[in-house]
Amino acid sequence: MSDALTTEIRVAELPSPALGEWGWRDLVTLCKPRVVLVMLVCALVGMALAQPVLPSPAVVLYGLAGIGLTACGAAAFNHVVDRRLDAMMLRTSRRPLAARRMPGSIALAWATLLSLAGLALLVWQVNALTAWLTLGSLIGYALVYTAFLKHATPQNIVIGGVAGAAPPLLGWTAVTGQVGPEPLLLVLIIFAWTPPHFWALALHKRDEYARAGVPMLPVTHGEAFTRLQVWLYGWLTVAVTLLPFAIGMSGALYLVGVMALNMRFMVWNYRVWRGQDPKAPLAAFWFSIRYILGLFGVLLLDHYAQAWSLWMAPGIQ
Ligand code: HEM
Ligand SMILES: CC(C)=CCC/C(C)=C/CC/C(C)=C/COP(=O)(O)OP(=O)(O)O
Repeated sequence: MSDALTTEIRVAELPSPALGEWGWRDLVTLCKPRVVLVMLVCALVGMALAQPVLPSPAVVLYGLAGIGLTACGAAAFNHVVDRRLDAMMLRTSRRPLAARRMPGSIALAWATLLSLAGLALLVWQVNALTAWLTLGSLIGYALVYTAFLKHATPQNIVIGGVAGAAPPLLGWTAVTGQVGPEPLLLVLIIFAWTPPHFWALALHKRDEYARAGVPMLPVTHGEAFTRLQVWLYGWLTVAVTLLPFAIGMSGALYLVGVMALNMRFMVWNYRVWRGQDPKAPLAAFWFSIRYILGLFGVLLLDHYAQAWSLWMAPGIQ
């Protein structure tokens, strides 16, 4: 019997409620709410950076609701597509579909409803460009990454990372109706950050991915190679995080803040690379989330600090 099958049977043997015994909490779980929340922070910062003055409350409200609902829909589609795979891995086996609490048809209807509501809100209250780009992220994550790339190549999360990296661009276009170099730079930061973020977790969960037959990098290329990639992509992340200062988009406050974050980020990535502390990959994964939140927080602080000093400058009111 294959290892993957053994795992599936072991999970299936866990006591689980009968199909149909799902509740509203399961509908929330399908949305991956914590991931979506961090994405919304990134989208909000994209909105704020798009202009020196505060964005209109209506754009912020409708924009975040539209992007958030669609991202929730994308996450719910991911649960539907991945339900058999999720059942094979301990980390994901308690999810509503994997644990067979909820019928797939309900989750599919929920995913469709959320996505349509989000996209409709963007078309109706924000702008068509933001709706199209958000639809692109939805397809990129729910279909291209989940249904295809995840099973096809260890570069799955690098390519799929483009979809997850989109929120600051979506926030920016919600306010301006245009794509620009600045929001693309913010996308590049999340894009470069995704491999250290995910491969740190994949190192910790290597055996689960191997048993489930998912070609994640530590499974296909080994742990030492993946640890090196975390270190190298860490440096790439550091390099691209300096670009907002280099092109004059952000100021000294950002530079100081991001240097402090980068130092801690690289300490964790170094520990992952050296491979001597078995707890380092999981700790590095959790730090990566604080890092990306901190980075977008510092971008926001710096932006309003700059805007404030402009307003305060004599002769400019
Ligand atoms: C393709 C790109 C990405 C991949 C493959 C990925 C992968 C993962 C995985 C496997 C988890 C663990 C989830 C769990 O245990 O339920 C996770 C957690 C998380 N990710 Fe990512 N991620 C990606 C992009 C992002 C982005 C763009 C953000 C935010 C900007 C993000 C924020 C988070 C957060 C906040 C968590 C913690 C969730 C929790 O506390 O349950 N991720 N990520
Ligand atoms: C419209 C828009 C902005 C869409 C964004 C879509 C979105 C919610 C991306 C989340 C990224 C993520 C958690 C990937 C992990 O997927 P995984 O399936 O490899 O992880 P899992 O094993 O925990 O399910």
